[in-house]
Amino acid sequence: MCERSGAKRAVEGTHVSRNIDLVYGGGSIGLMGLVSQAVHDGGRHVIGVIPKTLMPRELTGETVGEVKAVADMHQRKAEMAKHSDAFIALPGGYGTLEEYLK
Ligand SMILES: C/C(=C\CNc1ncnc2c1ncn2[C@@H]1O[C@H](COP(=O)(O)O)[C@@H](O)[C@H]1O)CO
Repeated sequence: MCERSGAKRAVEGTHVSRNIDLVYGGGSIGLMGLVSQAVHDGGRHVIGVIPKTLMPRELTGETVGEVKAVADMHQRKAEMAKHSDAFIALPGGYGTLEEYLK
């Protein structure tokens, strides 16, 4: 199973089957886009929190759910924490690691 279909199955098995909503980084590309689409398609509420500077790079086409544009990464993390009960990190690079450790 590839990383993308594995991540999609994982969120379907957690968020959708257990009625858990999603708060995420707001992008529509890569794993962020795949996961948010899968949770949204499964009928759960999706909130994406994205800094305005990242919007041109990480948002393409139609967005899913509620999009909250924030000023910077500090505000993104604070806003995500405000709306969340728990965090999971999917495979990524240094950006993912930095955000997870915060
Ligand atoms: C804002 C600009 C450059 C700075 N780029 C980023 N700054 C902070 N966070 C970023 C940037 N690009 C992507 N991200 C976030 O990191 C996560 C993914 O990183 P990974 O290394 O691929 O794991 C994800 O949350 C991104 O939103 C110039 O415009």
